[in-house]
Amino acid sequence: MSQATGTITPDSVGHRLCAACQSVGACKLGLKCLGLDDQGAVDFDILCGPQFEGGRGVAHGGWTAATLDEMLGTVAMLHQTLTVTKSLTVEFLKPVPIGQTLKGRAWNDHKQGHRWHNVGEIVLAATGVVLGRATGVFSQRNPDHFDRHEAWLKAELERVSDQPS
Ligand SMILES: CCCCCCCC/C=C\CCCCCCCC(=O)SCCNC(=O)CCNC(=O)[C@H](O)C(C)(C)COP(=O)(O)OP(=O)(O)OC[C@H]1O[C@@H](n2cnc3c(N)ncnc32)[C@H](O)[C@@H]1OP(=O)(O)O
Repeated sequence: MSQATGTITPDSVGHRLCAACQSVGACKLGLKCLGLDDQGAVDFDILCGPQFEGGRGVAHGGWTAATLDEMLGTVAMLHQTLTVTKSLTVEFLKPVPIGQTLKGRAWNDHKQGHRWHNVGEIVLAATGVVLGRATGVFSQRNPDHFDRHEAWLKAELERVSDQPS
């Protein structure tokens, strides 16, 4: 059930920007996808900007989780497959510094039916120490996933509005 992942043209390494970043032309989280390496893992250059500062000088945990979600979610995409996150488990191993060059790597550990079990890590580029790690299950979807969502949402909201108040 391999399929295209949308209408947006992928960049030279096969990565697509999420809907919210297409108008800017760059990932607002600060990721740059470098593509697949010779082991089938996806590499990233990453920088956490000051807009994501949580504690003094360090990233908000939501940035770390979102960044790992993006990294793990890119794995199937670079294999021409649309997946969405079913679950994500994040380990916040060390504070992530703002404005320091980081590296990311994500890969598929195994597949179980239509579910991709992916893994990824964020490291401090200067030393290679691992700052954050995630495992996640990504469910393969048909291209009509977002159309189905719109139809489901419409029906769901109509169901409530039909009820007498
Ligand atoms: C942002 C998406 C990226 C898309 C790519 C676009 C272009 C490029 C962009 C960017 C590149 C970088 C890469 C992005 C990385 C980020 C990844 C994310 O953060 S994804 C967002 C967070 N995750 C969700 O929103 C999932 C929400 N949950 C679900 O949709 C389901 O729970 C799901 C698919 C995870 C279930 O997985 P199951 O493996 O159990 O699949 P089954 O058994 O087929 O589905 C179970 C039930 O889920 C519902 N469901 C599934 N799809 C649905 C839909 N489209 N609308 C409504 N309900 C749906 C239905 O009730 C369905 O049952 P019935 O198929 O009806 O029998």
